[in-house]
This record gives sequence, C-alpha cells and structure tokens, in this order.
Amino acid sequence: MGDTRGAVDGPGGTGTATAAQRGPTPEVSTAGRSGRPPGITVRDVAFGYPDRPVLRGVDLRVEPGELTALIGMNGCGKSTLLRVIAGLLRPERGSVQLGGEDLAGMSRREAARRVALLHQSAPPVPGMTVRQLVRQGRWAARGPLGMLRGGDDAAVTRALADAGVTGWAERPVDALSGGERQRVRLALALARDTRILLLDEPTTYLDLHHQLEVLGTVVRLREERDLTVVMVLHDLGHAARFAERIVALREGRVVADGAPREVVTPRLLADVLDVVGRVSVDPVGGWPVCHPDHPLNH
Ligand SMILES: Nc1ncnc2c1ncn2[C@@H]1O[C@H](COP(=O)(O)OP(=O)(O)OP(=O)(O)O)[C@@H](O)[C@H]1O
Repeated sequence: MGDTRGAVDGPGGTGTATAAQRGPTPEVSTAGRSGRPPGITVRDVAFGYPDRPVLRGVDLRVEPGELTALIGMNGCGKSTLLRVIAGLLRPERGSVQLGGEDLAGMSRREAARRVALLHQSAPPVPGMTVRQLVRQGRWAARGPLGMLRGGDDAAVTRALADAGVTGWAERPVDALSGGERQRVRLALALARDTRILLLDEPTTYLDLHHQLEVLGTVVRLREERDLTVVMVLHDLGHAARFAERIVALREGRVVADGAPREVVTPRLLADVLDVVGRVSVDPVGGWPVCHPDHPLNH
C-alpha cells in the first residue's frame, strides 16, 4: 500500500475558511470560553488490547477550531484513537496534548471538562428520560460531591436545543428509535460544554435527511460554540463535503492527511478503503465526490 500522507502540508482548499486560513491565535489551556479552543496533538501513540495491537505509532495534529474527519476501514483503530484522545484509554507509548496540556497528567474529570466524546454507548436505563440522560453529561462540570451548579440547567437546555431534541425531553430514551437516540447522544456530548468535541460515527442509524441535518448542525456548532471537532465518518462523500481536513487510518497508522480536495483521490479509495472507484468534483459545491465501483481484490 502506498503512503498518500503529505499530499498537502496542512488544511485548506475546501471553500470554507480553515483554522490555518483564519490565522494564528493563542490556544487556551483551560476549559474556559475565552480565546481559541484547544488543539490536539497526538505524538507516536501506540495502544493495544490484550489480544491485539491497534494503534501503531499515530502522529496527528488538529489545529484549534478545525473540523477533521477520521476515516478508515472497520477495525483500523478509529474509535480506539478517539477514546485515547478523550482520556478513556491510556496509550502504551507516546503522548496526547489538549491545548498544550498533557493528558497523562489529568484526572478523568479534568479530561472530561476539556473533551466530550459521542460514542455508541450501552442501552439506556429503562424509563430514563432524554432530559435525565442529557443531565448526566454534566457530571464532570459538577463539584466532587456531584453538586448541581448554576449553569447545569442552562447547559442541558442548550444541548437539547442544539441537537434538535427539545421536543423529546420528557420521553423515555428506550422508547426512541435508533436514529432519535443518536441525536440524543449528540445532546449528551454537547451538555459537557467542552471546547473539543469528538464524534464517533454521529450519522449512524440516521436517514439521509437527518444525516445531512446532523452534519450541518456540527458545522454550525463548530462556529457558534467555537469548537475543535474530530468526527469518525464511514461516508467518504460526507467527509469530503463537511470536513476541512481528512485523516485516514490504516491498520493503526495515519496514511493520509490533508484537505479533502487534495487527498480524496482514486488512490485513497484503493489504499485506505480497498475500493476501486473514481472521484469527480461537485459542480456546485466544489468538493470531491466519490464514485465507488467495486471492492479491491488483493
Ligand atoms: N474492548 C476491546 N477489547 C478487545 N479488542 C477490541 C476492543 N475494542 C476494539 N477492539 C478491537 O480493536 C480493533 C480496533 O477497533 P476500533 O473499534 O478502534 O476500530 P474502528 O476503526 O473504530 O472500527 P469500526 O469502523 O468497525 O467501528 C478491532 O480489531 C477491534 O476488534
């Protein structure tokens, strides 16, 4: 497999102003709202589960305020990498920094005040309402004794509204459809009110209408809340359209990294996704459009 990394040396060229294009701004080192959001620096990270190595030396730098899509085949380590960045898994080697602060020196709560992760979690507690679940997102913001703070209700209300689920607030989560639950998970992550948002397959279970709606919401919230966002997407077309930058993993390594127009090529389809296909440019939007033909047979 060829290494397509370095096709460009940074984000840009998607028609949206990138963090680099917006110019240098100071990173903040706290979860506070002033200044630019923290960037993410992953250096030579290795991680494995007891029976298998997964991440094999990942290097990645996400600029403050950047919207990055992480792509790759099933099992290549995307979710594992997000969990490492969220501080849920400790790397065996290498380091992760959030806004220049080393994650290794942070408690779970300190990490959770800086970074929120939407992931495909366990089934909800029977009868728990959407609002009750989303309130759980406030745990890290609370004091050591779990005391509710003044901003909790406002953060929950805002998260419900931003994810478009206010109308379901009093409904039991276990009575919602898969797609509805996925939007509640987005609200749960937003309730953390962090400046770094990690989204693991945020469009899973959603119909096309709601996929576009959620991705549009992520783009809007990135601007409104001034966030740094990394999202795992299986749809390369969505990644090419909505992200400023695409990072591709293969067998636990970064093998491509750059602006969609630069890295989304037939070679990327083959090298990263084992697919033979073509790539054209959307005549209206200008983003790359993939035309997958058939799986690549090795
Ligand atoms: N808790 C676990 N214990 C053992 N192995 C695991 C665990 N979680 C994931 N794995 C394995 O680690 C590898 C990477 O998994 P990961 O979930 O990071 O992949 P992924 O790229 O997100 O895949 P997908 O696109 O299918 O969601 C896979 O081989 C998976 O089976």
